[in-house]
Amino acid sequence: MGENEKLDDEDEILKQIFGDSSEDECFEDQTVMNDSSYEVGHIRKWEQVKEIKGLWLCRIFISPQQQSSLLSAIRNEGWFMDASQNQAMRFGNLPTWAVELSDSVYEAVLSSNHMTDTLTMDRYNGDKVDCPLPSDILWREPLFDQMIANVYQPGEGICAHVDLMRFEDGIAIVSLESPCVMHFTRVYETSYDPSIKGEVDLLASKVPVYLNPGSLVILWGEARYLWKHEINRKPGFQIWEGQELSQERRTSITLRKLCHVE
Ligand SMILES: O=C(O)CCC(=O)C(=O)O
Ligand SMILES: [Fe+2]
Repeated sequence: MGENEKLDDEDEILKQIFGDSSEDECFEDQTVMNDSSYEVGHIRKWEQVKEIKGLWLCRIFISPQQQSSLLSAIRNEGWFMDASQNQAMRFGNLPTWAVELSDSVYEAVLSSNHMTDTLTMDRYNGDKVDCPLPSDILWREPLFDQMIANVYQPGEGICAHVDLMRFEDGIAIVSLESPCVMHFTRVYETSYDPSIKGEVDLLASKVPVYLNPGSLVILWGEARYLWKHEINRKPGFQIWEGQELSQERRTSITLRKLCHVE
């Protein structure tokens, strides 16, 4: 990455903190929020993606200030000095900022309106009901012990996949910088139909989910195991509300828990 590009990024972060009339639309969800909206104990607004069980979104998860300090913390790790580096993984002891992020995920889930119902229901019949994260996952120790930071340049994304089975259920993804559309498709979406000598789509639906900077998405249950997720940032694929999103650099932080090996 060139020095000029870095300076541009710094300008971008400053604009996001202090505002710039031409950039206001990037944070339109957040301009109505005040700082207390992000504080511990504040009830978070969660959206459930209705087509996919276990897919939950907290759009207003971290403030623009927190986003820029997270980006600085990532930059200070020195993982992405070289332009060829676009991914860093940590296992076990996570950096302090990632532990804090994990704590914020915990707080945000706990503070959701849905949790009260879940706790009662969990006690009632042990069933997993609709909530951002079921209590058996939320209360495990630690909640997350593995982290991946991904940096995507414009046009770069991630192919459709289900996260590896070596990770437990309950995956959190925090988005920074450029917004993007993540698409979800069912794992078993095609089957061979001899009458037409080819594969037919059974449930070919692709569910687009808009990930704004500062958002948190949680995948558990069906969303984690029965749906693939992908981000295709090639021209023509990042369409949201009829508009092609402009492609900037995007950074994401994924938090997971490794399966315990006996
Ligand atoms: O970058 C993202 O938002 C998703 C990353 C992801 O799906 C993964 O690392 O498994
Ligand atoms: Fe993934």
